[in-house]
Amino acid sequence: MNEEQRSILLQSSSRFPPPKGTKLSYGTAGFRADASILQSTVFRIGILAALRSLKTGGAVIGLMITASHNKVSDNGIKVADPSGGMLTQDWEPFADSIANAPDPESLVKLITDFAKKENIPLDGAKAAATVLLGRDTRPSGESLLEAANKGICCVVGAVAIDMGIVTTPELHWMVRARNKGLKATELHYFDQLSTSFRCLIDLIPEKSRDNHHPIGKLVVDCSNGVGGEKLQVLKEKLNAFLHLEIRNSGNSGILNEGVGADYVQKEKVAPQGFFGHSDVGIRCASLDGDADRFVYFTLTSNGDNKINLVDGDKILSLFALFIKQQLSILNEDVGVGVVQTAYANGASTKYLNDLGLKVVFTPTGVKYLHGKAEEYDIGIYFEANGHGTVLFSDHLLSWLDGIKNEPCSGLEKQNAAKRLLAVANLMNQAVGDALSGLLLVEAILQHMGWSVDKWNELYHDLPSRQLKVKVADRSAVVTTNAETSVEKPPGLQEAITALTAKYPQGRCFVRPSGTEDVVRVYAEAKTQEEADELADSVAKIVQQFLG
Ligand SMILES: CC(=O)N[C@H]1[C@@H](OP(=O)(O)O)O[C@H](CO)[C@@H](O)[C@@H]1O
Ligand SMILES: [Mg+2]
Repeated sequence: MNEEQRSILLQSSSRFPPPKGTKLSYGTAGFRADASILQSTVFRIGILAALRSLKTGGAVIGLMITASHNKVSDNGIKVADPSGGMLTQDWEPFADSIANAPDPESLVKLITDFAKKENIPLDGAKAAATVLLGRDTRPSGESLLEAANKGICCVVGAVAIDMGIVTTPELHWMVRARNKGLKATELHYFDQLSTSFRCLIDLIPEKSRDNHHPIGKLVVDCSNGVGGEKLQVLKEKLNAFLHLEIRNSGNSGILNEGVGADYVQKEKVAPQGFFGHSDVGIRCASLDGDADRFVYFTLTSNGDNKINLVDGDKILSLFALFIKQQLSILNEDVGVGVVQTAYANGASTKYLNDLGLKVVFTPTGVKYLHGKAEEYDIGIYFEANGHGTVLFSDHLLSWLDGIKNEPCSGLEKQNAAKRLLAVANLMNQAVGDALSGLLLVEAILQHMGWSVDKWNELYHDLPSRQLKVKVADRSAVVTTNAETSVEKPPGLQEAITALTAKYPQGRCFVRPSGTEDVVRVYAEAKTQEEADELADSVAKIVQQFLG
């Protein structure tokens, strides 16, 4: 590092002192904390993003200021790699160490050492780095974005481009598109989504179109977040094809407070603004605060807020079924892989296996699921909480393109190929995206002529229960086999296995959370009472082992 670069880094970072007495860590989905203590972290991750761009030969990197479903006073920062996916895991320890460096001198030393080790050109000579910045609607976003901007500009040759208020998946999409030399503005994003949705609607066979009843309106809870404003754009573009009603759009109401996909999925109740008397039976969906997750639901009866939840597992199952149908028209053996985590309801895994699909499991966190899904020609991944997407290999896309353009294939095959190509265009190839996922659900329901209830009948969830256990040190729990089995402390797994064996269709696992200071317990059984009982008794065992 030359003297000029060194002195810029020292001077600027002295204006962003780290919070005292707080240890921050990159975690499963970037840094998250109360927004008031994040200025220095965000500034430093700005530097990291510029270094990542230099390291990858000037590729565009993304920085998203969001804390997703957390409360409005929190905020956070995530990094998108050149592919549009999450920051490579090799760089997470560096992110942790610079976030916690106590003073400018030690920060600059960490940067110097890392740049040397990674061979990052920090002499400013011909260096060029680009970082796209985005933020959600949190009030703290603007000043944190400015801090990130300052961090980026500390690296000689780096420029920041502010994309303004965007959803997390929009920013990831833009990073991917820019690095592929494709059109990459927000306008292009909306065009791509609405065009591919319309294409799927146009391809609904005439015959089945006649038999179908109109499937009615969709009411979307936007968590009082960024999704509200963005969904409005799609609503205007797709008015003729989709009857959308937007609620909790953020004009009044507080972000994530009693609203949003996380609340609805975890509490299994309707969000605020939905009423047992007028909304019963209507198809509803909820987005989370940064619009990268979604779930569906219907209100069950008058006067209360109980719901039938249609979660990420069922969204995955609907997508898998549709894709499988198109592939059977094409009559070709295509490698389809379905990726779930241990939190997937056992009934969904059974359903997918019965469809003849290969189901694999990874640890919790999109960075693991996405990586696995990329190994297939078509990789479909979803977490039970509604975060996921469908990935297509380049090889498969060009094969489909060939069929689409070849009249000898026959109209039916050409149409099936067109549908799959439209799915690939609609579904965000960088990361899970609530807006594109929602449109695919709607297109498939119209294609099938299905109501949300009919969809929900694909299989019946096994009763399940999730609990959190506070322990002295959650890192004492070490798991293996995609988190389904405990290696340490010794004896814990044997105790869990013995308890689980007492329940018909019982399944239970524990793992340390990557975002909260708890050990999570998940249990499934034949009845709700048994699932509750199993989860309770395993939680007690965890307490005994870990104090
Ligand atoms: C059971 C559960 O919902 N876990 C969530 C949660 O991770 P934990 O490591 O379980 O705290 O936050 C992750 C990041 O948002 C998300 O990917 C994951 O699905
Ligand atoms: Mg989110």
